[in-house]
Amino acid sequence: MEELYILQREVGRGSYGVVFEGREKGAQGDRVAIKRLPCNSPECIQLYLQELWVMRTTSQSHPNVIALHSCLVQTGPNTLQLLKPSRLPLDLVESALKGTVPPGQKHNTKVTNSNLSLSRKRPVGRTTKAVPRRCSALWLVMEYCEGGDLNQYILSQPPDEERNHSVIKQLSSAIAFLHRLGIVHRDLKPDNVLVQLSKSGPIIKVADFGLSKMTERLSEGDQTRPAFSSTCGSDFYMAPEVWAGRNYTAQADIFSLGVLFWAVLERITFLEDGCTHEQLGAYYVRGRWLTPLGEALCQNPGLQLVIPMRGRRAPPLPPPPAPALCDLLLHMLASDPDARPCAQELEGCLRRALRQR
Ligand SMILES: Nc1ncnc2c1ncn2[C@@H]1O[C@H](COP(=O)(O)OP(=O)(O)OP(=O)(O)O)[C@@H](O)[C@H]1O
Repeated sequence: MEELYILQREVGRGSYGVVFEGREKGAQGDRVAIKRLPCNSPECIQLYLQELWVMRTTSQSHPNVIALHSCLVQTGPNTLQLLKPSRLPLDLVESALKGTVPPGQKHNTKVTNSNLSLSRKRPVGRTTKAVPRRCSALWLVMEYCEGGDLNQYILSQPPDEERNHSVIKQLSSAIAFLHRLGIVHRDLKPDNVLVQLSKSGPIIKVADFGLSKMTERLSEGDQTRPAFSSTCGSDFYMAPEVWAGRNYTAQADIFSLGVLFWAVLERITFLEDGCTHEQLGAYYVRGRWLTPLGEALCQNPGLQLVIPMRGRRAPPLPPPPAPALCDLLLHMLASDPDARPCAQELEGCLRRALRQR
């Protein structure tokens, strides 16, 4: 058995899997995050394959997109195989296509302190070729983000305008990169933005590509071509065209980014039903109710958003964004997707708006 990684502790759980902090084996072993995704339904397998595909495509080529180090396939209670970078586990692809669960799902490893190491069995002779792969879980090994997600990071410290500007610049650069590659994230929200801490400030990492889609590479102007129809995303960040159930394009990401930017710049938060921690996200106030911006604009495309936000919010608050930034936010949050800047334009617009402070 060759030990590859040491699992150290659980750092979080998502709807699908568990994430651990770990280390690469060896004296200088880098800190890594290891996400275990149990393959127990064709729907979730499809999401994992999408996530894996996108992470491989972007792998380590943009500082603000989470980097995948490797992927391991669990084929037995204690058996893991390193997946070659160009390969997908065929039984999982088949399962996603056929809508059936692959056999071999019974051995879901319960991770305890006694088996906190990820080893792979070396392939033995020629026999490995004949043994069919039965994948019960995928283990994604990626860079570790000690700053937590954007909610935890921003809301745990006093407002800081410089830091907020750095965060939104990095986010816009990440989305321009993804859209250039033809990747539309479709679930941009603070939980899916992770933070690494460095001496020079936060390094933002766009993560969680389970809902993302790959299209042909998008050049400028291509953003208007309707590409998707399935409603997906998270209520408070979803664009009006997604709320309306219309076909939509990569411009839906720009809307989500607009909600996120506005919330970061003005420290706007809300509490979702059943949740105990506040989340960054802008909204529209209707009486006593907070309505997601996309929903409000879907019902009334002529709605005039007021930026900076009026109304009392709990201090400490950052200074209101400069007029040029407010204009840019209004453009990003336009009801008409074609009226929003595309990701490539956004980077330039943001640089100019930040210069005009
Ligand atoms: N690379 C990482 N470094 C550090 N922590 C991480 C990393 N990836 C995920 N986490 C933490 O692990 C937790 C679960 O992450 P995961 O991506 O599985 O789920 P999620 O995004 O919270 O949920 P969902 O998939 O339901 O949207 C999150 O709280 C996240 O902060």
